[in-house]
Amino acid sequence: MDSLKEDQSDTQAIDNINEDAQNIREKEDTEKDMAPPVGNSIHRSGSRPQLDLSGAAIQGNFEERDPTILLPNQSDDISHLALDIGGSLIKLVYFSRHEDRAVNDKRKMSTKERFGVTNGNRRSFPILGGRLHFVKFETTKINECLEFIHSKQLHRGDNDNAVIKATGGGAYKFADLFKEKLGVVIDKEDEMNCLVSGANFLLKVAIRHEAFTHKEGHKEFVQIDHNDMYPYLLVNIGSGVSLIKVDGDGKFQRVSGTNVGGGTYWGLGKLLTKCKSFDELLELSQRGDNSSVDMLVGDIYGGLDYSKIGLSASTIASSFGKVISENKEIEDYRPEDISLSLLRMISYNIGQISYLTALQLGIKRIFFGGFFIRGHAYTMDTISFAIKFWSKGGAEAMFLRHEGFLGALGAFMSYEKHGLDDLMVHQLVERFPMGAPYTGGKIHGPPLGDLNEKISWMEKFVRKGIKITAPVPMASPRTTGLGGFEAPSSKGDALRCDESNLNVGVLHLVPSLEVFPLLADPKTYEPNTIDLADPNELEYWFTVLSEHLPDLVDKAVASEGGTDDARRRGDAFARAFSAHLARLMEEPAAYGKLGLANLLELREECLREFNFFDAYSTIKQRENEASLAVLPDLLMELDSMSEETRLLTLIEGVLAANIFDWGSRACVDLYHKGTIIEIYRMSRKKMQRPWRVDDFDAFKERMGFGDKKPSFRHKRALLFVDNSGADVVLGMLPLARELLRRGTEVVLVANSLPALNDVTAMELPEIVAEAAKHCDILRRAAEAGGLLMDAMINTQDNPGEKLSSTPLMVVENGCGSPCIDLRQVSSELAAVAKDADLVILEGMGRALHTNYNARFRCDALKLAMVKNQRLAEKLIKGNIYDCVCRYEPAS
Ligand SMILES: Nc1ncnc2c1ncn2[C@@H]1O[C@H](COP(=O)(O)OP(=O)(O)O)[C@@H](O)[C@H]1O
Ligand SMILES: CC(C)(COP(=O)(O)O)[C@@H](O)C(=O)NCCC(=O)O
Ligand SMILES: [Mn+2]
Repeated sequence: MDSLKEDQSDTQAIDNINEDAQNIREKEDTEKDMAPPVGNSIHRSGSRPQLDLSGAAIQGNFEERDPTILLPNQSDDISHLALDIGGSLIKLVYFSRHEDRAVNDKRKMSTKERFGVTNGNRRSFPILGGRLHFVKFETTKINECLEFIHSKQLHRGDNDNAVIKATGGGAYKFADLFKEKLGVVIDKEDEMNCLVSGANFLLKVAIRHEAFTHKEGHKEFVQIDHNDMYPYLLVNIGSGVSLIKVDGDGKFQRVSGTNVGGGTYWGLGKLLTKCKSFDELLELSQRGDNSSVDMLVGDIYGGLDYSKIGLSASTIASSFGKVISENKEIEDYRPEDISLSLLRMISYNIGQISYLTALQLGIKRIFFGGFFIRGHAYTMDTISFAIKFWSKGGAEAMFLRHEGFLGALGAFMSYEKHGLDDLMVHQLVERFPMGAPYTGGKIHGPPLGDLNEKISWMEKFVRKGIKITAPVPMASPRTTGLGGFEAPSSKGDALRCDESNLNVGVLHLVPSLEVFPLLADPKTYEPNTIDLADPNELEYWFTVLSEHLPDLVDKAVASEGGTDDARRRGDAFARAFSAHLARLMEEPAAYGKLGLANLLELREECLREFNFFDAYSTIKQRENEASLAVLPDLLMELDSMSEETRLLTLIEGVLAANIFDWGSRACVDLYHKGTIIEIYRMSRKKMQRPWRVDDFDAFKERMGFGDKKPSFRHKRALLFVDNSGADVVLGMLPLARELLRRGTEVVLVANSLPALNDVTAMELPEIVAEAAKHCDILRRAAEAGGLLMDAMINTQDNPGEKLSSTPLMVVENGCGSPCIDLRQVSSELAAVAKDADLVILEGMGRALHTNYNARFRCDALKLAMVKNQRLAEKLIKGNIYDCVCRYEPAS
């Protein structure tokens, strides 16, 4: 290790600290004593290990566009690292584990014991959940890469076995260097093999959306049919280009290649333009006009089209051909024009070769990878155009979001023991952490995880008047004629930082997430009812979320005592979330296909990133207390009714109480007009059937009150609860009680993490316990379900003793959003769902924004009050405060 330290003077890795960086760090030193932020304690998005920022250094000048940050002392709990050392770039994929935190959760023991939720038949590899990171370095700067690996202790795996999987030529070339500097042995993996297994993994596992087409500036995600994926042609454009025919897992053949690739563009570009970096060269091309160097058809035909063979005057006849006839030196040409012409020439050529190869092999699907592409719109459009043009629309180019990491991912997959190949799509959750990248900085490693570092950077840039925008890929080019391109029109004048242009987030692995087993057809399931592909829709929801931001920040800051620290974090959160919104407004597909549910989840994630764990905690508590106080009266009133009238009153009650939603602007305005109980009464009074969507009669009949009166009761009902306060206490709990009274087991399904004023699974047992004080049915059921502490102790003392009453239970749903994607639920929920024959989804987020169109294998009831005018118009052709009671029998 010492040998590595000695190298630092060569690489200037740590020493070259500029003034601004020092200022930031000095500021932070004075703030070190601040109380540690509350961490998240439940899995999925919680438990982020903190980065060790001691010795963090910014290389280069702060005023530079891309200051580099090194985090030399970070040592995460790392399991695996794999490398792809190419001719131009070194790609790293590494996995950092979440700690398996013991959660003091009252529910856990009882439900786990009851349903035997264990690791089950899952392979017992030690994946505890964690994150996959993607990082790259220039191959010429291999010392920086070694330094990074060392500083984060990435080479120290689980068992201290000093072997790293690596692919690419550098695995051979640099094996001795790795041994010497890090003491590790490189285990070499075949490059083509890795490319293919990386591509297959991404296409099969598809994180949100991996593959997309890119035509005339427009990106569209492609749904890959896993049963109809092969054969495909994989074109990897690295320094050189490989064309591989892929027929299946491990079944492939390198069918062609070309030496005119990414290295050619960068090499020739460097020679001809004197650019210092690849990004600079790419950026230059955005302002270029290729007609000053390219010979166009019009140049040959005196400004005319060659219409007989379908070539317009603007079509390029010969790349760089114009130079021949002009008596000029290299200095007489604009570097911008040279870069654009080169880029177009190479991209188009690769597109054409790919098409010809696909034609020869009879392949229709062509995927492009490699870092030459770099998420650059013009490059992708040129390749797409060439393929579409020559195939006369018969073939299509597709691109991959993890473009350059295919080989590294493949090498990572080749570790046998981690069992990653077993991972399914729902176990990977993609997150877009906010950090220095948003201020234009280039980070070697994951975005800064340390809160103070993040906030300081934001503040610094704001003080300097530098606009913080989440990075946006290149603007779309305009195409003309047949095979010809005009210069790309550029929206921004700078290529944003690397990490973002790759459109790759950190992948969170949560092996405990599963597909909800009661979904009728998980393959066609689409959680987002509203697809934000419609620009009007997008603009509307962006405005709604932006306008809600100041109020949300106030609540978040207040939830943490309104301290200066909280205010500072609140401001940074607002800036960061706005930057995300701005980024998505420009490029809605930047993080994968965008739906409203993703946006609402992003907001919660962003709050957590700035350590706001529960922004609405005070409000939730207040509303719980007020509602619990009137619960006994409500239960008495209900008990005086006939069973049939009671069922209707209960459903009315659920709908009425769903008005307490702090995520709805209209509702929040309402809350100023009265107390909780006044608003609840008003809402109940207004409940009039028929509701806008009203399947109550069908539901009632199913419950045994129809003419036919079949004697039927559900065995187990899953009640997906929504908001705290009246919503759960006066709405869902009385409904649960009714089901229990009928002998139906009830599972209350609540969020794992807070979102808006939603009640969480952690909070529910206490609420149920309070309610049970006033109600025997609830008390006995809660005891039977192991929700009440005393009863749980009894059960443990006498494990053989059977409790007779119908149990009431609580399980966490595995998410921390106001919506729910039923492809990613907790294993606990998946286990209890297996015996359930009724699902009740409540609230706008879970029953409308997501799952309004979801079909289930059991009976399903969707209950919500629509608290947004636009949604009411669009979804149910109604008005704000209209209600939905949608009942669908098992399909
Ligand atoms: N920051 C960068 N530095 C150098 N080349 C880059 C950079 N970003 C993108 N590229 C392009 O990516 C190519 C390398 O792609 P990559 O897939 O990593 O291949 P290889 O494995 O051959 O290094 C380079 O030749 C260049 O065209
Ligand atoms: C975030 C929500 C889905 C939560 O609704 P809930 O599920 O609690 O009924 C909802 O508040 C919402 O869609 N709000 C949109 C913003 C607005 O209308 O102001
Ligand atoms: Mn809610």
